[in-house]
Amino acid sequence: MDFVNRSFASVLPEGSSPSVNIDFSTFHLSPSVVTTIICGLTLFYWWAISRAKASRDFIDGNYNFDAPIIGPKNPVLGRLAFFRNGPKYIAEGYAKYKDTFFKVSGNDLLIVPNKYLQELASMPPEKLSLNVAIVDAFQRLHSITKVITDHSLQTRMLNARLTPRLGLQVPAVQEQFKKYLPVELPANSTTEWTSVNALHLARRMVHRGVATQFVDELKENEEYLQTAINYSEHGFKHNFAIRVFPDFLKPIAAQFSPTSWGVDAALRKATKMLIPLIHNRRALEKTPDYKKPEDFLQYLMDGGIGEGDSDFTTVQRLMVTYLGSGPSTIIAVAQLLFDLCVHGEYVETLREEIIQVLTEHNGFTHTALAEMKKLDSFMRESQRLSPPTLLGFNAIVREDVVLHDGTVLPEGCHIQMATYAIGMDPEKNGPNPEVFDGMRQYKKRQVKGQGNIHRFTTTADNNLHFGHGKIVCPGRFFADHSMKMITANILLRYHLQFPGGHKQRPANTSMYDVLIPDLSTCVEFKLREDAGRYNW
Ligand code: HEM
Repeated sequence: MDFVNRSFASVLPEGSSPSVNIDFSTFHLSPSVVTTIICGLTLFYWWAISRAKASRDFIDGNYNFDAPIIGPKNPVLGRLAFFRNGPKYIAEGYAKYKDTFFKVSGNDLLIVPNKYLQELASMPPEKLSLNVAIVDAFQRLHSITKVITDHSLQTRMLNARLTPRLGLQVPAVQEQFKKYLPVELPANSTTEWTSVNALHLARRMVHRGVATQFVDELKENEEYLQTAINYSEHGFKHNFAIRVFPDFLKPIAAQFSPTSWGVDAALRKATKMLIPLIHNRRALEKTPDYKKPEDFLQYLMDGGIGEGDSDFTTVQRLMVTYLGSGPSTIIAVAQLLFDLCVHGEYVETLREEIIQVLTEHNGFTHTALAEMKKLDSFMRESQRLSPPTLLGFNAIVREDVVLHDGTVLPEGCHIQMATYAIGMDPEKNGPNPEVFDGMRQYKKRQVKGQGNIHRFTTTADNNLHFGHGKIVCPGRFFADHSMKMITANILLRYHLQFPGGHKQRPANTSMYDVLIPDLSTCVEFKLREDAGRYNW
């Protein structure tokens, strides 16, 4: 027991001694205490499991569909192996079975061939649901999953209110970017390089843009920015942390995971900041000449009236949307910065286009962003080669689905498609798919009649990184705006390179099918001599 006392002592100030000395060698538990502890743990376990089952669909349909499993077949070993080597198993499955079905992560995921895309993409959520898959991914984290249902208000408001009005937001977002880019990217010298962590820069800029469009009053509030970052990053990690556990342990693991405490704490903090603000807006609505803010919070407040939403539910809906808008866009911006460093030969071409378009449109506008076709193509190539996930088109089959050739996907199947492998398949994306061709899509858009397809936001059977049809990201136009504005502002004002000018892209790490860019990679920036010339 010596080491117990030593470890107590090690946290005390030097020279002091522990005031309580516990002699563990004489520490005995009576049989009645042991029985009480076992009963307590059993009751707690029963409560945790039944609580979860009462509120979630149980997903086990893949066991009823016969397809080869790539990797270990045992559920726990399969999941662990997929956690460590996801890219390897997906590549192997696609190489062997791209036109049929295969499973990865034991029986967890059924990978469906691309030939069924169109019929699956048009199915209603009552048959094939993205939301049930998302709820499953956040395993029993009710502060997140409570407001995620098919036809969720937040998704409808993204589609119906925020996306059509994205153009209205552009000047306000640009004002923030112009003001804060020099703060987040303090490279003031035209001769010396300044090194900045790429992911940190991406995180700060993405969240500034999101906050401007989500809650006007808090767009410059540092505490709010940090709360939104904490919420989305704990939520993102929670998904990974819980996935590896055997199903029967997930409810307990989820209750005790620091990631779920992090989400709950951030939600409590956001609630404190947002509820008074919502009350204030409602009071102002009663005054004459009040003009409601054009932001996502307002859309959720207005839409929530018909849903009978409480103010707290409105806050939950707002915060849950950060899970979509935060991590994937941050990762995409970091990957873009890396690609600009590796493929520096595109920088001047992209910059020329940006300057030409902004000159024509007198600054940043919705149309100007749509006209940045070379940047659009570069972004899509960056996403094709470094997507956030190697799988997509994530959905749960809610009632038996009979496919055109008679194949039946049983109720409860969890399906995905091998989106990265599809993007890298020469049959789908043309020759040399492994080569980064920043103008690949731009060239395709020059073909008569194809000017409006092959865009970053256009999903197709060879471009599934935002999903497709009804299984699709409603925030992709928002992401398109954010990414173009951040990149354009950086290219207008700074030179960039990897430290020392090397051209080696840092290797991504993977967890399951998720690709994470190297968190520590820095990019060096230097102020351009002509940075002051363009005042948009
Ligand atoms: C580059 C950035 C982004 C990527 C790669 C991305 C990707 C995706 C994907 C793949 C899905 C699910 C569809 C599937 O599994 O195939 C999805 C869903 C979703 N995304 Fe995004 N997304 C991005 C940015 C955003 C932004 C900026 C927002 C919000 C402003 C957003 C909001 C959502 C929401 C709410 C869902 C769930 C849709 C539903 O409930 O029906 N995403 N996203």
